[in-house]
Amino acid sequence: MERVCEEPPIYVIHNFLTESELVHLDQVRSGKESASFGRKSYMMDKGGGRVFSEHRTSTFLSLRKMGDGKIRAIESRAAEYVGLPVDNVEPLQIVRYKNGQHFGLHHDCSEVLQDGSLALPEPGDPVRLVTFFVYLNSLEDDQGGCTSFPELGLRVRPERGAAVLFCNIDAKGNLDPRVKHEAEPTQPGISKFGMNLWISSVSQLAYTQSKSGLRLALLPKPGLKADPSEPEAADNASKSNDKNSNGEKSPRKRKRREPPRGGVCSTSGCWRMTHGPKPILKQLEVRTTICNNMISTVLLRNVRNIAVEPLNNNIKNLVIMKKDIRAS
Ligand SMILES: O=C(O)CCC(=O)C(=O)O
Ligand SMILES: [Fe+2]
Repeated sequence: MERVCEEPPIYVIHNFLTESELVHLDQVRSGKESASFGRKSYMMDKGGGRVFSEHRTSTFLSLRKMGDGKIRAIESRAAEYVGLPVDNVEPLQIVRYKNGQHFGLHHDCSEVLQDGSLALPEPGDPVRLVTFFVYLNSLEDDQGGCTSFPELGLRVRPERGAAVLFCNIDAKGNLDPRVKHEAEPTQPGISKFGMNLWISSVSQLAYTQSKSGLRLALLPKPGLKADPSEPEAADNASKSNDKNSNGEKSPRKRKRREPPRGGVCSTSGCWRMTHGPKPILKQLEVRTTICNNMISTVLLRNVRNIAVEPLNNNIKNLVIMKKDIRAS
């Protein structure tokens, strides 16, 4: 792990991914290279039509959260690096640049205004606290595709398996404009593959933020358990003892849980909030059932409280890591 910027702290973690994870991600992306890799950033015009972004011309592909063992391992490793819960890792996003595509200057959790400052987030909106941008292939100096932080005079060259790590908020919990960055265009004929791993201030298992339902599709598969001590285990135990007086198994009646206030019960068994995260944050406690089995109680008092506490710890952790590295 190399600290490539003192203030704000930015790190490059060489070999963040193992060789077998890289091969796995190569397979995932090459299986999807045709149609489904084609997602582009766009805005809606007044007539409801899509206007594709000139600012971000690359395409991307989102992977289901906890989709398989290797993806889970990557999510957990990143969360452990910064001391945040793995549930807060957003679904991984693979990005592809080809034929000179680029992603202009931006900040990962807010809009950059004309004067270079950042739009203030709505109180209560989820915040992308931490970014790991992982490179899936290496590029030479003359091939373009570096990640550049113009305010910091920093350029990171893609190195297969390495991740660049930075916090999008400062130690006080404010958005940090210094970490605005861009993906420089790749040279003609050169492709670049990368992966965004963002850690949010809110659990991704608790609710979905998207109106399009995309996130819902990216939640873990029903029945997939994060932790064997989750209630499902107890549930299964009681299932096997669920016999009638003749010792035969009685048909199980599925209990239907009530969705939380403001939520609807979707066909996949997840509770989806109909009104986005803001009103939920006004509630002191939101109890959400995920994929029938996983129950998570989320205390959403104030995003700042949630965000800043662990982040301060992270910064301490990062400093500790740095000392360890120096000592070794
Ligand atoms: O491709 C890169 O180097 C950075 C991409 C990026 O910043 C993003 O996708 O948010
Ligand atoms: Fe970014």
